[in-house]
Amino acid sequence: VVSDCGQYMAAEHCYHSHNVMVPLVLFLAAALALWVYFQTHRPKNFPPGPPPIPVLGNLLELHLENPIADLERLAKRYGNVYSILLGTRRAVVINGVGALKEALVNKSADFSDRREDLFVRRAAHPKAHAPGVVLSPYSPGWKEHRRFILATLRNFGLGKQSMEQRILAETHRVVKLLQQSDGKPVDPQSIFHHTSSNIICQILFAKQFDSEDEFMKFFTSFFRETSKIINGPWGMLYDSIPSVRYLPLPFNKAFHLFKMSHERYLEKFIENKKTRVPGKPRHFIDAYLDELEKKKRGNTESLLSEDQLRAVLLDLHFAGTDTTANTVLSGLLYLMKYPHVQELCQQEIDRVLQDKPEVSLEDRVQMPYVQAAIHEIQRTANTVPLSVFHCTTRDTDLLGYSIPKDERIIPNLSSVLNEKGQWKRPDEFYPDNFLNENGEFVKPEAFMPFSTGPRVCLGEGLARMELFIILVTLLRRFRFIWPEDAGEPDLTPVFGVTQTPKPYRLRAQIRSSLK
Ligand code: HEM
Repeated sequence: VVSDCGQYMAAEHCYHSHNVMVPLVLFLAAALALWVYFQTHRPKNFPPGPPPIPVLGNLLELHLENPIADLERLAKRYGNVYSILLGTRRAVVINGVGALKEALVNKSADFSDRREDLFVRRAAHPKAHAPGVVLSPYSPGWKEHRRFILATLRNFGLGKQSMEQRILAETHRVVKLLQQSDGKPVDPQSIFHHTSSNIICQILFAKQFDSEDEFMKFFTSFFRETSKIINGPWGMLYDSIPSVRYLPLPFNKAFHLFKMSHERYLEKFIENKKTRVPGKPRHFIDAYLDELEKKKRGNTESLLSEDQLRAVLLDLHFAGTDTTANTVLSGLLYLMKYPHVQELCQQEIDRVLQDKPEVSLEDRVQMPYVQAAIHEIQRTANTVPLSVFHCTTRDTDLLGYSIPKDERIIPNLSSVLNEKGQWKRPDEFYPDNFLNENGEFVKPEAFMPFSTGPRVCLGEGLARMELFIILVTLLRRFRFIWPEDAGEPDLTPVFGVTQTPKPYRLRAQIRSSLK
């Protein structure tokens, strides 16, 4: 009886649980299907793109170590405006000069925002009220800072001879180092990071740091390392799958390094305050504090603050170091790989400068070939391949597609710099891409390494001055040679927010005309 009853009870229990389980499973399956639908669904008339899979989206379509070739492949399949799902996060990728100009210039008010939830923003500027300038929303605070920075760069010498003198002084330090190497192979990486860091540091702190200085050593390696993490696989993972953010994964290193960088700036800041004389600005920090006090005194509405100042210092130091240094490094690599281009540059430099002790920016107009070579270096170096991600400020449309507010926008600058139809030879290192039939320098509209529109690189003027003065001064004095024992030069870049060439060594031989 007991056993019958037990069996009966068990059967009844089983029947009841079965009754409960079936709807529960159906409910969970429906909830999962809905979740997957909403995670992977593209809104009506949204740019097309590859079909996503749950959780990963289209991540399997991309080589996270370097997605540029994959992004190009997708543009061939879906057109110049398409969308991808990075994990559960949508992004619109804009390719080609036409689409990019339409978005960033013609519809700039709709396409110039930045998202607050990006990994780089959270790591670099965790304080919401102090977003710096590079990652700041498209807002009155951004406008006020951008205007102030541009004016201050001008006041501290940009566009004037004083800036040229500072760049020349730094370049002479490089000349000395290369002379000391006596034609033996040297690793140029830290030399050029140190140079461009020191140029921007002269504006920010009125200081040039020794290569052994702790501050300098920390920042040059910090920029190199965090740039790789931000656009590398770990940064992408953080931005794509929010649930991984709390795990102890390698992106945490970037948070740690950025925190250390803030502490270093704070030390500099406190040190500086001790010697500051209000109204007598020696550098960017003093000028900012003067402006902040002026606005406070006049009760003018302003978003300047000490926290913002420290965020802006990091932005300018970072943006001003890694970009220019990596472009110069790519340039020397290309000039060693293509020695005939190097020689043509040297012939033009010798002819124009003759006995003039130093080059100056105004010599540019007489050097069309050098200008073309430097622009071609920038085009092929493709230093900031995916720009800084933008975001839409409102519901908008682009070339017939509807794009909602707050949508991530990836301006694929890489696609423009080697776009078929825009260049004579897009796939080669060919300075003639920038020369017309009369040998005059011309700049096609697809030359966009600094991006375009209201968020165009704020340091473009400084960067162009640096590239010209550094490269001309060095090419005038040295012949750069690829070391015999180093195999063939490898031009494949290492992907990051800023791309770098693979580490290499060079030989700098003093040119026979100078011996
Ligand atoms: C070869 C050197 C450089 C390249 C290729 C480069 C490229 C870029 C690019 C592609 C952007 C993103 C623009 C956008 O969001 O549409 C940018 C932004 C920016 N760059 Fe540069 N840059 C270089 C040098 C510099 C230098 C020397 C400075 C320092 C003064 C600087 C400061 C900035 C700042 C502050 C922004 C943010 C602008 C904003 O959001 O309003 N850059 N740069």
